[in-house]
Amino acid sequence: MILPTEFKTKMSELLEDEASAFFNTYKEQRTAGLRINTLKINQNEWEKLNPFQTESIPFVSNGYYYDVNLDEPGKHPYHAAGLYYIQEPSAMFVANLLDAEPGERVLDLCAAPGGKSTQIAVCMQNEGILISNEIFPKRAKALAENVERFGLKNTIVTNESPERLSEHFPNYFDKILVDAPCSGEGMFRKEPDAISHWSNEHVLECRHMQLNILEYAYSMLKEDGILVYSTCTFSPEENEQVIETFLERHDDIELLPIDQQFGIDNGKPEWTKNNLQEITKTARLWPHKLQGEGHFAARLRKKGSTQKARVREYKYSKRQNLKDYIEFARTYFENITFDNLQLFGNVLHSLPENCPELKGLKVLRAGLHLGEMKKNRFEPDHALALALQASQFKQVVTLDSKDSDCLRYLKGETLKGSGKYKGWVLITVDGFPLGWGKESNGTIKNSYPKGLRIMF
Ligand SMILES: C[S@@+](CC[C@H](N)C(=O)[O-])C[C@H]1O[C@@H](n2cnc3c(N)ncnc32)[C@H](O)[C@@H]1O
Repeated sequence: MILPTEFKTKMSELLEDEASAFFNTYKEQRTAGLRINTLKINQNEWEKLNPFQTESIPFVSNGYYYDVNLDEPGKHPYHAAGLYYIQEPSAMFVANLLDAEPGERVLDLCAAPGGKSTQIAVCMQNEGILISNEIFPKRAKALAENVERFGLKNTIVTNESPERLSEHFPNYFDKILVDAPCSGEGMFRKEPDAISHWSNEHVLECRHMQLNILEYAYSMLKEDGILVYSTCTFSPEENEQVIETFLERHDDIELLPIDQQFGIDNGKPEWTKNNLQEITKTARLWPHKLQGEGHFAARLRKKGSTQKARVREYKYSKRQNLKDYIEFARTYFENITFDNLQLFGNVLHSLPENCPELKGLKVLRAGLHLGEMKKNRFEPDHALALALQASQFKQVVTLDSKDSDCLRYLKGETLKGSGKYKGWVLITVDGFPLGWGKESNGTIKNSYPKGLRIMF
């Protein structure tokens, strides 16, 4: 791996006698991890089912290292069923610093592809409101797919700039994560392309952008709200110095300590402009000190009094014809109901409790996308399949993850039915929902979304 000369010189000067240990990590294989979705499977169940060779990640519960030479968890049907998220191990450290709780209002401002949002939503147990935002439309689409795969019901995926979002949600959120776009120095082993984009100028451009994004986040945070800032880069300009400048700009912001165990290091006062001692409260994850690619994180609180948020709640339309959905639910659901139903065009959603007004925002997904009202019938959405448990649907087809039928389903092929069902069937892998099929006369027509089908 050929690293930029300027980067090497800079890191050598910064790290002094640690530099050789740091550079040696570039000769080693990258670390890879997966984090299980405890909304769908608990740790004990996972340990019985786990088909991969994994080891627990010490600094995050529910996170596991896997070996990229042995396993490809991204291609396993359990991935399609949303049982886990593939995420770089040190990135898993950040979202838990928010301590997001059920019922809170949380914003993940730079969210795609969704690693940290899916983690936050799990902490929230699907209750409260998580706005998961991404500025670039293509990336926002990938984010929405991951939110759907994880079976999330309380998440609103938006495709907005931080500026526009801040106009809509002043002083609204209990917690905000800014996992900022950065120069990506911690990505060099995972995505060697990041090396070619690196330059000192780019580091400074990123710093400028990060400070801007933080200002918008500040204006959306309510009094006593928690803000977590993180990057996957090493440069002090984007880490310690961003926090230093942000603290200088806002005397109502305080830095909170982060527990530094398992080889997690602290931010460096000597890397700030004014030798800011309290920057030791921030955390640095280094590839030569723990198994992970590297991250920086800071935890902040807004002490100052802000005006009360004046975001209105969503107004439900009273005149909705839900007859076909009600019939579908009566025919197929078992001990489950969905609340806060709202039609947007023909598409039926179950919005999160106390959903804010969303008018004027680009919304890709508001809560759970239940399905579409067609002429005289309701057609369930893929998201609904992934948000259900097998026991909540009356017609369930169980495929074995090791059986060829499972792969055939994920490729979009027709399956042979048992003959005992008629109409919609919930296809599951080892009991975990994968998607829909429609059975008639012993044949199951495949409804797995075309865009997700396996191509080989
Ligand atoms: C580090 S990534 C986020 C990773 C994500 N939090 C996760 O855990 O999967 C930063 C994100 O910020 C987005 N971004 C880029 N420029 C931005 C801007 N000016 N404002 C807000 N977000 C931006 C990028 O498209 C990218 O998706």
